[in-house]
Amino acid sequence: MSLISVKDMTVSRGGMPVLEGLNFAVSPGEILVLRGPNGAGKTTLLRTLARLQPPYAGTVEAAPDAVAYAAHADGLKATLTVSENLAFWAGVYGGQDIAPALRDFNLETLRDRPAGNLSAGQKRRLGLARLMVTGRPVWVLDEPTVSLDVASVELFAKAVKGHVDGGGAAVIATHIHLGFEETVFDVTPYKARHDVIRNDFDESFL
Ligand SMILES: Nc1ncnc2c1ncn2[C@@H]1O[C@H](COP(=O)(O)OP(=O)(O)OP(=O)(O)O)[C@@H](O)[C@H]1O
Repeated sequence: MSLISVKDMTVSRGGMPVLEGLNFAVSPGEILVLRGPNGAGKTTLLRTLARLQPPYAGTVEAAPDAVAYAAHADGLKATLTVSENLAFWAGVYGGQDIAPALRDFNLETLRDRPAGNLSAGQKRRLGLARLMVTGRPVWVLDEPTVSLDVASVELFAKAVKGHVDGGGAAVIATHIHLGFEETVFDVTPYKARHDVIRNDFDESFL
């Protein structure tokens, strides 16, 4: 039984199909890594999986509230401390313990620091720690390692591994190798034909 699956799905940006003919499922314990060049449509696909936008065609199936999404923006409250931010999100998602998230993302010594005063990498660690307090099974992550140093990338990889070993799953767009066992899904061949037609269009006829 998969945690999230897509069938014959087309995803769009600004009303224009970007990727089409998508069929895949992600099961408990699985990490799906999206690859593809800049602009290929990875963010668009992730946003659709997270239900921030509807599919252009086809379906995405997941249990209600299955997905926790972490995008480029970390979504932190600048005036709240690190632990207050985590407690806030824990409250929103149903009261998970924040201690494991503080520990696993090396945030214990920063717990009383306002989030606005953190470095870029520290903010990113906090943004990712937030995933742990959601209690949601499917982590959908867009370039999660941006701003992270080598040690923090390792912390992150360990947290993802712990999450999927506990029966969760993850879909991650990343250009770097994270060092865990993963299923790689290259979106390049799924580029919507619509775009090809547009790119071939001879503008001299305009
Ligand atoms: N608001 C918009 N309206 C129309 N097209 C858009 C809009 N925003 C982005 N696009 C286009 O949609 C396509 C897919 O973008 P997307 O951000 O999903 O790619 P990506 O694979 O995540 O790229 P990257 O690796 O650079 O993050 C790109 O060609 C982009 O230029």
